Amino acid sequence: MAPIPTQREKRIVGTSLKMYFDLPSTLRYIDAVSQLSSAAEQANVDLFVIPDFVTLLSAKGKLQNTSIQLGAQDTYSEDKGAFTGEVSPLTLKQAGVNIVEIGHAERRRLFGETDQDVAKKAAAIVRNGMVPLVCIGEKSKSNIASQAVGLAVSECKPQITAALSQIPDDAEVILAYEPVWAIGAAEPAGADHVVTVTQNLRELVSGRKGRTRILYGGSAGPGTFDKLKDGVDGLFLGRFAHDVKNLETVIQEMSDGS
Ligand SMILES: O=C[C@H](O)COP(=O)(O)O
Repeated sequence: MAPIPTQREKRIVGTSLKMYFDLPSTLRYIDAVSQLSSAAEQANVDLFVIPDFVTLLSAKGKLQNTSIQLGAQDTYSEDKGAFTGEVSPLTLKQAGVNIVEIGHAERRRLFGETDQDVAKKAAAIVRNGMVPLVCIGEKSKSNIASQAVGLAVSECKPQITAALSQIPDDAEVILAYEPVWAIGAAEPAGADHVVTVTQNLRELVSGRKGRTRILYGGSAGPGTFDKLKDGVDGLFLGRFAHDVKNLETVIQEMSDGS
């Protein structure tokens, strides 16, 4: 008997500006992204954008009448208190943020963010009614092709388990699989690798009640999604979305019809 096809999730694409742009450039960029709202709706693709903290309120204003979701690049795990320099998840929610990115490879490497920190932040994000976008990925590329998938999955597994351990089973989560070695590179990780790893990760979370979408990130851009669509629900873009035309192209490539 032919297998019953499972209904796939609505696709989702977004970009983090990291710290690439200054204030005026960020505002111009958000203006340009706001023009992609109807393209995303027509393609039946969720679209999100993650600027720096300073720009969140202005960005919210610019995205007000669109279906584009606003993200933040990090949060603290407590809502209030003596935590100089941190940003509260409660404040992010009040500022209109829908999605909060945590555990990005740069935060883990440069700022010492641990799986335990990510877990506490995930709980804080869900507690405040937002969706955690949890970045996961293996640090190095295995030279032995036959072992690469197994090593990637075993490195990602505790990252996922830690984040999910602190949130209700029915909470929505987005997992961004970003092999660390593919971030900031000339091209994305190989399609076979990404598809096999993400299919394994999906099995790991298949028992969850909450919506769990899996994205790929790491030098992704136009042309990437088609190669990965058997494994992922969308893309998390970095540099190759700095030209908004590329983001528009990716949205079209992810369209339901394509
Ligand atoms: O947050 C996005 C990812 O780290 C990917 O960045 P990238 O596409 O510039 O490599």
